Amino acid sequence: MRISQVGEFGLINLLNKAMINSPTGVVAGIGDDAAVLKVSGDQWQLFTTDMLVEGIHFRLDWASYFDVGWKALAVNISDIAAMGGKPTHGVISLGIPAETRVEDMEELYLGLRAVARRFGVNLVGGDTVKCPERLVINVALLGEVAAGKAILRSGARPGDIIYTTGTLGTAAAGLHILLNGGNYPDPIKETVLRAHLRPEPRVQAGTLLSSLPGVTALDDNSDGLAAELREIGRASGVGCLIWEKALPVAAEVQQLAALTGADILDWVMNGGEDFELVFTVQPAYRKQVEAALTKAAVDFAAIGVITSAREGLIMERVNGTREAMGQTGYNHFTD
Ligand SMILES: Nc1ncnc2c1ncn2[C@@H]1O[C@H](COP(=O)(O)OP(=O)(O)O)[C@@H](O)[C@H]1O
Ligand SMILES: Cc1ncc(C[n+]2csc(CCOP(=O)(O)OP(=O)(O)O)c2C)c(N)n1
Ligand SMILES: [Mg+2]
Repeated sequence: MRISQVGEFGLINLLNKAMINSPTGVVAGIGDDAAVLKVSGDQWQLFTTDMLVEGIHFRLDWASYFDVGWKALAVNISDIAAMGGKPTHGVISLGIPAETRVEDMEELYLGLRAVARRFGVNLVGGDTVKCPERLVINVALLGEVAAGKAILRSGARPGDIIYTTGTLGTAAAGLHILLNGGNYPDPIKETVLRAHLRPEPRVQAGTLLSSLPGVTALDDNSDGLAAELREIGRASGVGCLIWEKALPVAAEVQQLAALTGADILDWVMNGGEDFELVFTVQPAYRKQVEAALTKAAVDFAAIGVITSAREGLIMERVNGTREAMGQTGYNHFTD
């Protein structure tokens, strides 16, 4: 069988067998944004890794080495934020084509250090190997969260309200410009390219959510809203109803879509790499959570409601009709 027949997530499911040999230390293993491990009575450790591959996650003709370093650490920090945790220590592994310039690798480390400084992460090791043709960068990152306070993908229940931080589809709009070229007003280019090249992990929002009551599930949006809702749906055994008219889209993204004729909904649902947090809240705590987010100046929007698993993923369109959500986000091997 070829990997393209099972896709990224089918492959992970097939490989996920007999992985845990000392279960007492593992609160949550494969299946969430980061593993949750018991290290002491009052702190849990979070552990995650994500890899960037030249040609798949970035192109060096449109991203600087600084951008690549920035993104490599930022996407990992986002997975820690998506558990409600704070990032602590990272290791960096590089696969480098032999002809790469030393100065370029130094620039990549300026990008890594800039994100590390911003989020108080220590870079404590790594590995360096030769890699034919393409630059590969992998980060493994530890984080911490108070015991019992990690927010998994599995806690959503019917009736919970679905939220996202920030706006959606911005990074995909940036990728659209990079892939297709074209001349657009500077404010549009700046917003969408920054979202694609220099994502900002939502650590402040994640740690705040983990301190609040009634937050039942949390995920970061790396593969597109449809994919993340599918993951929450599968982990929690629920379905989702999303209100199209409530989806937050930046004005610059709306302008770009109008200029290019691109489908905003496709960017939002399937584009990915927004690294916003998608989360669910019990209705009884809705006011309290919204007030806390507003007080902390975290921008958010209520975008739908959790339903039962048999209803699946449904979108209520602006015209009031309801449709099953079609594509389900980014998948290595099938995209
Ligand atoms: N090769 C692998 N072996 C074991 N676990 C994996 C592998 N690839 C991914 N996973 C796990 O599968 C889950 C889904 O992965 P992924 O979609 O990459 O998560 P994320 O979007 O949070 O980075 C995660 O819990 C991850 O740790
Ligand atoms: C050159 C290039 N082409 C396409 C993309 C779009 N893209 C690549 S990977 C990806 C999804 C996120 O990456 P993944 O490795 O699945 O991250 P994870 O979900 O593990 O955090 C997207 C939208 C890109 N960033 N760069
Ligand atoms: Mg991953």
